[in-house]
Amino acid sequence: MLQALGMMSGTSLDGVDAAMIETDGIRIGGFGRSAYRAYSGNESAMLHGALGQWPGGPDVAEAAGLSVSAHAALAETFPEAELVGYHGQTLAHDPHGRGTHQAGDGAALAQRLRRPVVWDFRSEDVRQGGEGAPLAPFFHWACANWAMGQGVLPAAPVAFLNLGGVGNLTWVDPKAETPDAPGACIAFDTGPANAPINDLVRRRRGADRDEGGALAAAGRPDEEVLARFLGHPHFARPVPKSLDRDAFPDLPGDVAALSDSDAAATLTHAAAAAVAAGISHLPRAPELVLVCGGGRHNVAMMAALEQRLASRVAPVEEAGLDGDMLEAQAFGWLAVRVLRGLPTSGPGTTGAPGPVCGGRISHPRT
Ligand SMILES: Nc1ncnc2c1ncn2[C@@H]1O[C@H](COP(=O)(O)OP(=O)(O)OP(=O)(O)O)[C@@H](O)[C@H]1O
Ligand SMILES: CC(=O)N[C@H]1[C@@H]2OC[C@@H](O2)[C@@H](O)[C@@H]1O[C@H](C)C(=O)O
Repeated sequence: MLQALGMMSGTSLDGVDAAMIETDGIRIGGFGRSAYRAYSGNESAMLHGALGQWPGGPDVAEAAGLSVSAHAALAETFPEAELVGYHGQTLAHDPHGRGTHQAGDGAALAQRLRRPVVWDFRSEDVRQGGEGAPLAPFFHWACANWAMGQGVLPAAPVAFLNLGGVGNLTWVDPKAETPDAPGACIAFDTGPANAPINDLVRRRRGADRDEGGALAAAGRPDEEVLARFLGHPHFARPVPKSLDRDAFPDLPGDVAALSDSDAAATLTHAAAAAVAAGISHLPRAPELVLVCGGGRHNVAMMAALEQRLASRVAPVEEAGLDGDMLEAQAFGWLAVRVLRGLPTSGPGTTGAPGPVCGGRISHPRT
């Protein structure tokens, strides 16, 4: 087993999560320390300004430099890490067009940290015809398998729902021998989750987020807007499928005429309705949906999910896991898989034609 540090800064652009995990890239030996470094207002605004840009774009070098220094500062507080998994900052994602773009040079990070860094996790999957996302699903298999071993989850299929800026869901059979076994994992991006809510409260109230979902809880979702939202072609597509952060550009305009609280309620219900629409494509609805990511702190979001899903909904802590650090842990676990040459995605999770061994390994130069 290796002591790996996984680091993730997602589509919410709020900061970097870092978490230690002990693993052989298959089983989880144990979870370790974790830490968070928030982006300052200026840093977050800089990253927002670079969204949608491809390598060579006007703000990309600055965004990449910021990503490397923020991750290096955080990783330096984990001297126990033998290996680092570095996701980088997604600026653009168009897997069947221009590709996928995570800003940040893992080789530069390896040099700064004097430790091996695994990075560029998504390109190879896209090169082989996959969606390049989501990549946490194989780790969800490991988590379900771990929780089953701890006796906190039954040996039955379960779903993991990550509610970050964008949402993604994995249906997983914890009894499968490996995550890439046929039928072990089925995954997809559900739709927008927190990103449009954050953008709304930033625009209208100058706040970072709808704290606890209080604003949404005071409003009523607009069913007409929701019906139009669900008419987006993403919801008719079969799974697996992935999304760019700004794949729903009409949504802000669609809620523009609503009051602050009704707009927040509508966007919150849109996130939940998107999950329900995605689940309808699964061969079998999960009995239990375990929620991780920042969205599970939003009470109105959790209530909307309970209302719209037939499954029981619970925070992932019910299975003994840390919902704020799951994605960071995923990239530590995936880094060890890359090192061992094990697949990181496959037909059920990204739609790639076969198992894909993604990721690049950079060693510090001597
Ligand atoms: N207490 C809270 N109340 C309401 N919303 C919250 C709360 N805590 C976190 N969030 C929401 O969760 C978001 C952060 O979630 P998370 O860290 O899972 O996203 P991410 O990793 O950036 O995104 P992704 O998973 O799409 O890559 C915040 O931007 C906010 O919208
Ligand atoms: C291209 C990209 O960075 N996608 C992110 C984003 O944020 C959530 C969702 O969209 C998911 O597809 C993915 O992140 C997680 C970590 C994943 O790959 O599993």
